[in-house]
Amino acid sequence: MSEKVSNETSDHSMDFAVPAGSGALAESHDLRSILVTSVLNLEKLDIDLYRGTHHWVPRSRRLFGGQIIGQALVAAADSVGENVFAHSLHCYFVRAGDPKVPVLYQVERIRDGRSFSVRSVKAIQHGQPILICQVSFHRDQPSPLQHQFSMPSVPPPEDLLTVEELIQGYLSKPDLAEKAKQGLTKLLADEVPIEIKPVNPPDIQYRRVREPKNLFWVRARGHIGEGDMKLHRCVAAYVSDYSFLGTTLLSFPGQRANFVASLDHAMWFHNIFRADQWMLYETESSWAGGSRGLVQGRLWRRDGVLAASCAQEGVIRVSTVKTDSKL
Ligand SMILES: CC(C)(COP(=O)(O)OP(=O)(O)OC[C@H]1O[C@@H](n2cnc3c(N)ncnc32)[C@H](O)[C@@H]1OP(=O)(O)O)[C@@H](O)C(=O)NCCC(=O)NCCSC(=O)CCCC(=O)O
Repeated sequence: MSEKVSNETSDHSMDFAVPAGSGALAESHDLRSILVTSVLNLEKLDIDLYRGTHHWVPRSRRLFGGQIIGQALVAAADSVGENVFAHSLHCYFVRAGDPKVPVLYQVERIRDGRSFSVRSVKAIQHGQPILICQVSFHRDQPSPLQHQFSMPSVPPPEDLLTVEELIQGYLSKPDLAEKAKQGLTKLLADEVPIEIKPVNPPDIQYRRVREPKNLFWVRARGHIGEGDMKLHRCVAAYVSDYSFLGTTLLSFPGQRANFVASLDHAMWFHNIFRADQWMLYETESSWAGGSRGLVQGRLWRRDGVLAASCAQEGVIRVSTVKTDSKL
């Protein structure tokens, strides 16, 4: 596993579906990422059978989809050779994950070809699947055929505020409604193992209708290093589900999301990258209707190389809220 690289659904917690690690996580910034020491560090129970535990659980009290995908990818990647990397995965979330019990991951070796290997992973709780996931791996092959979109031009992460700083700024506003203060304080206490710097922070006081497009810098909290480049894809799988579906809601600031859950998730990995270094996540929702929304995303290395593409459909049930209050 080594290759070097140079380089809940409450109303508007979704537009701020961003981590706000305080306390222990913020202090452990320079230590090894909790994602690799805990969340993605599966216990091997038998051949192709693993057990994963939880770290951060969203307020919906169902397991975070990114955690399940990341763990499924760890399990699948353990069954392929050193220089074989995941190039795509396709998952369905078929049941809500229960945060009270661990998740079992059962890997089926579907085929090992000369260039490609395919694995099927079932995530199981209480004897039933919560996620079904197909992962395809590819041995690195050179090709003269190459192209990619260009990375959007945005300020570098050094020029932007972290979510914690943004929230502190909102909290210091004297006219902030009590309900908003409580919501933001809860967000600050969340221990999400990801750091985020929004390019266009949400205007929480005067929610404006925005295009269903978002841009933010993101990286795993803590150090991962170059030792295991496969692990960076698993971390990216975790990260890619965060604040993704919320893109759909940006155009509907007057709607309270009563029920939001991702139905499926797909990813394509294009180039090697470090998930503990800042990457730009560009997300957009091309469609919403029938209580569902579709989102597409691109993860860019900061040197402009397209690292991964993602797509997800989710169920989104909303109700209209009064917008005359401050939050
Ligand atoms: C998607 C579902 C819920 C589908 O199952 P289902 O039995 O068909 O469920 P359902 O009928 O849709 O009911 C679910 C819920 O929706 C309610 N409902 C149903 N129809 C309506 C309606 N017309 N109006 C208003 N409410 C309705 C039902 O009463 C259910 O509510 P309940 O759960 O009983 O409180 C299920 O397969 C499931 O739970 N899959 C797992 C989804 C998941 O856990 N995904 C990963 C986590 S979500 C995530 O990580 C996104 C992060 C967001 C972010 O940070 O950006």
